[in-house]
Amino acid sequence: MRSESLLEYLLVNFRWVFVVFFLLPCTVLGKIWSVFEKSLWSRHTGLEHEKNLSHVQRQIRHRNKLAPDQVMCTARPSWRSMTIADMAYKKYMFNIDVHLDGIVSINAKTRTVRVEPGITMGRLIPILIESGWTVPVALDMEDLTIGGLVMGTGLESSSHKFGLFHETCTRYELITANGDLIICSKSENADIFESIPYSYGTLGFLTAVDIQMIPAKKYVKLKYRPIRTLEKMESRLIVETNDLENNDFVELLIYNKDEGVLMTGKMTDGNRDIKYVNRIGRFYKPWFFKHVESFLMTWKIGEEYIPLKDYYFRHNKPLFWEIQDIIPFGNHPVFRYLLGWLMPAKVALLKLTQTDTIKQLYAKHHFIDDFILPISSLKKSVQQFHAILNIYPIWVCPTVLRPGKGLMHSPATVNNMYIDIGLYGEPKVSKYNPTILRDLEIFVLKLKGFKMMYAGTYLNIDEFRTMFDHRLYDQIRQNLSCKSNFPEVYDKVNREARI
Ligand SMILES: Cc1cc2nc3c(=O)[nH]c(=O)nc-3n(C[C@H](O)[C@H](O)[C@H](O)COP(=O)(O)OP(=O)(O)OC[C@H]3O[C@@H](n4cnc5c(N)ncnc54)[C@H](O)[C@@H]3O)c2cc1C
Ligand SMILES: NC(=O)C1=CN([C@@H]2O[C@H](COP(=O)(O)OP(=O)(O)OC[C@H]3O[C@@H](n4cnc5c(N)ncnc54)[C@H](OP(=O)(O)O)[C@@H]3O)[C@@H](O)[C@H]2O)C=CC1
Ligand SMILES: CC(C)=CCC[C@@H](C)[C@H]1CC[C@@]2(C)C3=C(CC[C@]12C)[C@@]1(C)CC[C@H](O)C(C)(C)[C@@H]1CC3
Repeated sequence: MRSESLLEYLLVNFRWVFVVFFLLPCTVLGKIWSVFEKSLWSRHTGLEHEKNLSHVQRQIRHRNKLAPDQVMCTARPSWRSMTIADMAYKKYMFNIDVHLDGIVSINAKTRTVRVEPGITMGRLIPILIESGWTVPVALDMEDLTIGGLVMGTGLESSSHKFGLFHETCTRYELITANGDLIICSKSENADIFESIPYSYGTLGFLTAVDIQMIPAKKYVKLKYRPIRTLEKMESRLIVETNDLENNDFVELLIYNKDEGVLMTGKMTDGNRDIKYVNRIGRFYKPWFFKHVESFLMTWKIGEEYIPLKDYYFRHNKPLFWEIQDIIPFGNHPVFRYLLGWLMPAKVALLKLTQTDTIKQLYAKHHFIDDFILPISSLKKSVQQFHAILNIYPIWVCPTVLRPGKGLMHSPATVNNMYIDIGLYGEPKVSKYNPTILRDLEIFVLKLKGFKMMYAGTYLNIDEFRTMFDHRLYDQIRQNLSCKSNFPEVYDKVNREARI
């Protein structure tokens, strides 16, 4: 056997050896480096932000002279991005380095934090919590960036209250195709402000985002409620998402077509009576989805206090449940106590080191996608996903969609409650074919639903335009002369662009 193919064989069949003994130690070294970076942050000033801004403007003006016909995208490499796909378009578009990742200011008076778009949730949240603040929609994976969440989309278990991530943003700095800086908010360039979310970097480059802040409390008091039957899950979820007074967080994990655990949480500083705090973020603690599943064994309603940061990043260690395919024994107590402190594996490193064979295996035998559907179609949709995919657990996260003119909004003139249904894993059906995704997308379209685009789409351009409202977007593209300078969203998310 050639040494190359032996290596390939080992990397595919014993990927955990490579991950546990090489990739995880590298991740830890990366974390040590980030401690140095933290000290750099304290030196990040508004002045430095101005310098970073001019750096982006210079590159755009240079491109305008050198290659005016080549459309632009960010230079963030595919392997750093939180998606399984490779962005093929990065190869032929003009790459602009927008790697700005500092915190510009934290303003307690206006309750906003101004950040550069490359900062990750994993860096921002601990800094805010230390200063007594947090953001209304804090995403559960450390490596997601603010820029990616505004330009793509983001939601979390507090979205039933606050909506999608971008709805908590109050101001954007955008550098347009000619290199000009424009400020957008509800009162300044309001139409551009509304068009930016979900535009995938096709209107300009973000250089700063203002996000609302809310006071952070110490814990989340989380209630776990096992539920039998999809009907009951749907009706209980509707009740809990409407109870904004008592529920800061709502999330449902479905473990099979008849059983799930509904979680509702409230941010609290607790009181002296708290006897037990479950610090689920500690390295030796079980994976969160396994912990939640344990409530199905006892079939009792449970309640516990979880430190705020541990709650936010609850799905980060097992990457929801994806890491079990890579380190199958990762939740075993022996592994957790001996090597659990090395976790979680850095997604970027996992991506960078996956071989072509692993990539093809994932493409053929694995499904990763999120659909956003009206809350009242939970039962119907889960039944459909069960028949076509049979993947469990299923992540269900409610989010309110508001009326508007941007690419994704409530189809009505009032707020509507939707749910994100996340399906991640190996389909357990006999005739699985990846192109089945197209049928699911059409199913979602008929229900007036949407799809998260990080995973790409099989929809054709007309169907895509039916799913996402392009009226204002088209107009803004014209006003900002985007045509020969930036691709359209569809050019970045169709299956040929994301392979
Ligand atoms: C998509 C995929 C991703 C993998 N990722 C990793 C990894 O990250 N780390 C690692 O150490 N090993 C990974 N493996 C290797 C895997 O766990 C098995 O060790 C390998 O497939 C050899 O199994 P087998 O030939 O005995 O077939 P079996 O394990 O009996 O598999 C039967 C069928 O199921 C498919 N299959 C097996 N495992 C998976 C899976 N995890 N997801 C989807 N389909 C699957 C196989 O392609 C095969 O067609 C992956 C395999 C696949 C297919
Ligand atoms: N809980 C959740 O909601 C989760 C969401 N996600 C998805 O992950 C993605 C975010 O991942 P992340 O790795 O952070 O981001 P990505 O690198 O994937 O970027 C997403 C998009 O945003 C654009 N973009 C990013 N920064 C800028 C900028 N400064 N100016 C202009 N455009 C920019 C990128 O443009 P370009 O193509 O030019 O690089 C790209 O099209 C989102 O699409 C989100 O939907 C994933 C997991 C969880
Ligand atoms: C809306 C929400 C909550 C989405 C969650 C999406 C996650 C489940 C996705 C985001 C990035 C993601 C696609 C990823 C992977 C699994 C699913 C993830 C974690 C993995 C780790 C699977 C194994 C792959 O070999 C590889 C390492 C390339 C990817 C990396 C990205």
